[in-house]
Amino acid sequence: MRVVTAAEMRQIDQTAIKQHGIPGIVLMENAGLRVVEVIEGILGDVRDQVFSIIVGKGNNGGDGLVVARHLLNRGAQVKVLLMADPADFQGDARVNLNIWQNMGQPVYQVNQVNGINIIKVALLNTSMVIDALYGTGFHGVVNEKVGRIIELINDSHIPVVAVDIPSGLEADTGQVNGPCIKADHTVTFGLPKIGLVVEPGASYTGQLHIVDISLPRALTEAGHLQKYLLTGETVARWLPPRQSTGHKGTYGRVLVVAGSRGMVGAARLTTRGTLRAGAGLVTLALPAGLQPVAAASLDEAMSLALPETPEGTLAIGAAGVILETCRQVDVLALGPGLSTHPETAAMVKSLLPELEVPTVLDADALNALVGDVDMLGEAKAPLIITPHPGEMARLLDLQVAEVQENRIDLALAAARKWRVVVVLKGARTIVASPNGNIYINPTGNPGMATGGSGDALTGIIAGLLGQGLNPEQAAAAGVYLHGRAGDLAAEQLGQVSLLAGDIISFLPDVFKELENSFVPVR
Ligand SMILES: NC(=O)C1=CN([C@@H]2O[C@H](COP(=O)(O)OP(=O)(O)OC[C@H]3O[C@@H](n4cnc5c(N)ncnc54)[C@H](O)[C@@H]3O)[C@@H](O)[C@H]2O)[C@@H](O)CC1
Ligand SMILES: [K+]
Repeated sequence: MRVVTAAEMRQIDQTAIKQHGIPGIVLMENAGLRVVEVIEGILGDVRDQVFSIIVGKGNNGGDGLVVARHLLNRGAQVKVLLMADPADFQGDARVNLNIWQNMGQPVYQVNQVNGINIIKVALLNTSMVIDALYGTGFHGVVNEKVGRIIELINDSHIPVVAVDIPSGLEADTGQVNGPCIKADHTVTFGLPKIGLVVEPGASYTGQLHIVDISLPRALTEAGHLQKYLLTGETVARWLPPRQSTGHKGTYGRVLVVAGSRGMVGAARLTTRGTLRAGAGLVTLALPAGLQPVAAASLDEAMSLALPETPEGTLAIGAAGVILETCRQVDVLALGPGLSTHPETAAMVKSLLPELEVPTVLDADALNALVGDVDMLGEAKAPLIITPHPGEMARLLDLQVAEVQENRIDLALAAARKWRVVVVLKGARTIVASPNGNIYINPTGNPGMATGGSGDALTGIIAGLLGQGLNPEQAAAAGVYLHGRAGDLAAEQLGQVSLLAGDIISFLPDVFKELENSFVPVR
């Protein structure tokens, strides 16, 4: 599903109004009605429930006034708390304030001296707060008074439904620069805004409801370079159906180059991830001394012993064998657990310009490039890189905090600069493609922050590449499936005890889930 910036949403609204002739007041009416429907879905009958609606002077406040009217008509008690002078309301918001007042309903002005007390009293008897203070027009930080009101609401623990976006949240970045409404539900109009689906914004959004306000479909689907929220439906469409005539070669031959003394588990997890993602034939190549122990626990994969250093890591001579083997495979996964041994890093750097098969570069393969990272842009092979924020910071010579504050922009800049697909891991993993497409992944949970989780992901992406997904799709589908498997594993096992191997074990359930809910079209 496409996600948008505030400016893109405004453009869509304006085109609907000006070119399609849908009056803005109709969009606002639809928006308010949809919020009421979501409220009824949460509470059931709203009769005799008490609502406090915090209303700002912009169109978001206008939506709130529509909500107020329909709740009142359905028998609820509604308190409208205005954060502006009635005289400041304009346009469609003005129309809806007039209607409310023409109905003989009072408004309470909380922008005045005793505003805090008015809110305190209102909250003493409120079943639900509706946040219609700021929408996509908000930028920066709320003022001190609004900040106190937001904190009062958050501290009250009364359920909050945010209209379009929680007030205090930046729609484009998901950044929260001061007090921000912590919503239990957010009802957003037309398309999800980026800030609702990336962290920290996603944590303030609560359950996200994306509702139709009658924007023409041609507008919400338009454009070619897009940002998308990954959904199971999209991923299911990309997955190739198993053919009755298929054989091992149909589903891809994958070479996994991973592991070193002390990190043989990384190699095994990557290999098992590749197999469980559906690859036809998988070979694990690793330092010769580790081959017996790796092979002993991997019945379904082949193994290949590579030249090793005295420390049990890949030696420079491994490059030739890897390149030779690459002639017989469709995909390479390179990096998990290789170690930062200088000779191994040199081996990775000698290999990279020679590669021709689509390759997933992870972990120590990326660490090997630090200081020489523009090599990525000169590679012949289609590449997917899967850095976590620390690795991304090292690649770009930035602080981790800088990476985390600019996840989408940096992932896209790196993808374009090096012409690689970038998978920037962490909560709400970002996949950026050199053609400008961005995918935000909603699956996954903190239980997956455990050793080996990234190795499993590398394996899964390689397995999907083997089955013919293009690098952009393989990366995006891989992060979705990996996160969803982690979510199913956490439901059964809890987040605390979750192991990387569990993620792989739950992959079959995810594939079944996708098969059962969607009919792949391909
Ligand atoms: N026709 C449309 O464009 C539609 C808009 N809709 C609603 O309209 C919203 C956007 O409306 P607007 O563009 O009027 O803006 P908002 O209603 O989001 O609010 C912006 C208001 O907050 C003020 N503001 C911005 N940053 C501030 C800060 N840091 N501190 C204090 N005040 C600040 C602005 O000056 C402006 O008055 C959407 O989120 C949505 O809820 C919907 O009604 C659907 C149709
Ligand atoms: K809001």
